[in-house]
Amino acid sequence: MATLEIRALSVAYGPVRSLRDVSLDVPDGAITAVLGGNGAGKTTLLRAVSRTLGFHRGTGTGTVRFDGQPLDGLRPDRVVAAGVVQVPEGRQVFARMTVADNLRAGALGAPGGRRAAADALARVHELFPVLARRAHQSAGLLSGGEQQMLAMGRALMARPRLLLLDEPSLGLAPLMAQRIAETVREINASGTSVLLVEQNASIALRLASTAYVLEVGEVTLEGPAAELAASDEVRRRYLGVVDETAAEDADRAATASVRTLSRWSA
Ligand SMILES: Nc1ncnc2c1ncn2[C@@H]1O[C@H](COP(=O)(O)OP(=O)(O)OP(=O)(O)O)[C@@H](O)[C@H]1O
Repeated sequence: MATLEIRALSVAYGPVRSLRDVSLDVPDGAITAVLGGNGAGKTTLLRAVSRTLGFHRGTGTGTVRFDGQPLDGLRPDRVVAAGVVQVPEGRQVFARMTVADNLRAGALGAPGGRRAAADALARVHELFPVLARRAHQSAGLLSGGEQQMLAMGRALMARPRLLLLDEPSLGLAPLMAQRIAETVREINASGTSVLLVEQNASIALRLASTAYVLEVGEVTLEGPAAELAASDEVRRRYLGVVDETAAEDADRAATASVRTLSRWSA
């Protein structure tokens, strides 16, 4: 069964139409990826799920269901309480607050009492030991990668059943991006479903079981991540792979026509 079901979702910011008729599933326990370039509508998709479009003057039509229950009409805090938590793009940690206070803020409004928050904190520290070591420092002093860890840790404090991740690898050095990817896999392995939007297709396709390609607000390709990773279109446009077979075919065709010509002229 799909944990998250998005059907016929269209979103506009005033006159700007950002999503058109998007349907997408996140199966229970899976990582689903959404690929797309700048402005494709990836962040808008996550805002529609977390019910935060209103903060950006966006309006939407269509349905979003989580575990069969419609999220439409819920306030963003009720969406968090239902188990759906977004990690925003660009980290957006509270820079002047300590790491510990950032994490505490993540537990506000989450189900369960103090005991649950203490368990969540222990889990976050286990996943990201640096957040325990730097608990009393201002979040603004952390490196970009550590801030991404904090943003993810803060989201995990609400003990989500579905994590919405907005470009977690953006602006990070490859090694750090890889570490973040491994942690996403670990979080998923302990039972949290993930909707991951990424420009970094190579990371996203390695993590996800299913992927969608979003272009100018519309889903143009979808399927098993392995199939998308093998598709010429995705390799050329999102993985930066030059299609060598096509180049070889063109070479062969050119050579063949030269051969034919030389036979004619002989
Ligand atoms: N608050 C807003 N007001 C007006 N237009 C917006 C707003 N937010 C996004 N848009 C527009 O909606 C479209 C989709 O933007 P969105 O941020 O969802 O794309 P994205 O795929 O996440 O891109 P990026 O990777 O650059 O963040 C773009 O054309 C963008 O300019």
